[in-house]
Amino acid sequence: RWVIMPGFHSILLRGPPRDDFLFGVMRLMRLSTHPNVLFENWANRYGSTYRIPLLLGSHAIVVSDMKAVTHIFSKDTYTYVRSPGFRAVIDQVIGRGLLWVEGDIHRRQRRTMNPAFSPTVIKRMTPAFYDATYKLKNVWDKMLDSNAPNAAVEVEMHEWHDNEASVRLALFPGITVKGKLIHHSYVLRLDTIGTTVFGYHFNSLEGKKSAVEESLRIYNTTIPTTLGKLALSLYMFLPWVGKLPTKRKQLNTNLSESAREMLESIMVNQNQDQARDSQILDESIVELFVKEAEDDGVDLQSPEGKEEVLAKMKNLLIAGSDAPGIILVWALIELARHPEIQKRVREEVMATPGAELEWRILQSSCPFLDSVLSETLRLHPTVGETHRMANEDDVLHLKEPILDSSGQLVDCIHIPKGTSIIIPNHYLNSSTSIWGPDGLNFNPERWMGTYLSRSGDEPNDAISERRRLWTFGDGPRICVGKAFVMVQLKIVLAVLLRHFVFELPQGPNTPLDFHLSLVRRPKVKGMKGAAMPFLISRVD
Ligand code: HEM
Repeated sequence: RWVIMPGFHSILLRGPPRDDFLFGVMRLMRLSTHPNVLFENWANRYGSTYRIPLLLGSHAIVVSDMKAVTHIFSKDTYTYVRSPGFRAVIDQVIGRGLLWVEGDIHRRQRRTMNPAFSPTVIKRMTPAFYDATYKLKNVWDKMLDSNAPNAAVEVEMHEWHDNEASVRLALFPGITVKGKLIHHSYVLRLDTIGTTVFGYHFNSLEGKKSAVEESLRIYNTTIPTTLGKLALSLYMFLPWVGKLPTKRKQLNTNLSESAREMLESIMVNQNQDQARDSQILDESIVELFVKEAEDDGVDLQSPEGKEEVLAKMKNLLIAGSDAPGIILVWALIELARHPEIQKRVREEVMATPGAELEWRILQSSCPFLDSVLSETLRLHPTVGETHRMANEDDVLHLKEPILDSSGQLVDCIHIPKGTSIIIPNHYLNSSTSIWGPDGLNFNPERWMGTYLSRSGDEPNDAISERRRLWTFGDGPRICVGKAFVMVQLKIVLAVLLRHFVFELPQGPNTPLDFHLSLVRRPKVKGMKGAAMPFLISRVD
């Protein structure tokens, strides 16, 4: 039995040395192009559970042992909580909604939200998903028609631009023509989450502008300074850093304020029953939140009462509008990098009867499209690591024993209250020890039935681990929008692939980099900001 003390005393576990006197391995983790590979190297060297040095002599324990990880996630809301630093960031950017609360209050808020994400409600959302995707298709059709119907058009999938910004039309190599650009992936998300979750039409694809959209654009295109990048890492450990008057703090405040203004207008419209689509929810999520506050005796006319409901709405808006777009961009990148896979998914979608996949067909058809989606989520999780703090003393039992720093085998670790824990989701999703030698490759085939039966020994632990995705977290805090986004992404991809071919600007081997804001987003190497252009053309 081994006792691990937090901070300087956590010396019994092995782990990488402090590569930076001040920051430990924090900069290495944050700035690494492939953090999952970094964690893989550490796991190969130190075992599935080890200690890493962080800021100013502090440490965290990285847990990638499957039994221990399952235990931490399952006890999440009680024993392992979000760290005070992470909560400080959430508080500043989004406010005290679901992402911020802990314990019983968290459980209650989840209960309130559940009806808004039930299968019945998601089923009713499908027309709205199609609607937003067809609006995007129409925009692209017009771009193709007005220029050269058979030529490829360059569209920016995730940088935030003005509607009037120009795009290059790839008529012939080297010749560019100016056209109109809409920040396609983002408006798609804003429109669908508005209609489906809040019962409100933003109409961003029709060119209607909102302050929150502008704030998100600035937020996501501002390249953090070196100091800003460090401040972002420091937030997690020193909450007071969030109070320093940095540019990022100003951006956080602007984003938060504009989201508040917009959501206040939703509440006003809601009261007046305007701009409301009551077809989807019997009660809109706003009504569910208002009801919850009233049950709690909160005065909704008071600024604090209003702030409470707004914080819950902001949580959904911000948590639900960025990640799906990034995953969509990653799916299109992988399909453009693998034209033969893109062709196969398109053939599958086109062979499915009907122009649209209705709910029943959506559930059971297009297994290869499902596999492409799972494979994208596996390799490109938007949250690479889960940070937690032990809220009370606990014991972690390991599936595989590890060697401690004195060379002894241990299979059980005592975790004292206050210990920082990191679960490397991205590494768990891609580790070659779990997924096999091709764990880092994009191979949707692994999700098809044939791959599993090929191993000849299912079901067993190794296979169920292989099928497990950590992209949405797990346990009581698992992403509330998981089912919503799986249906949304399947529909968006099915419609877009039926009509358009996607290519990267310099072909399948276009070099990529990442843009660092609160989350990482892919970009074309060498381009300014989070630029991720695609060449689109019509399917023959
Ligand atoms: C592909 C898209 C998405 C990904 C990869 C994603 C991922 C995640 C992850 C990793 C967590 C944290 C789990 C934890 O702390 O253990 C989370 C939480 C959350 N997500 Fe998502 N998410 C996505 C889409 C959405 C959507 C569409 C919505 C809303 C409509 C949403 C709303 C939330 C909320 C409210 C939480 C907090 C849950 C809680 O603390 O109980 N997410 N998500």
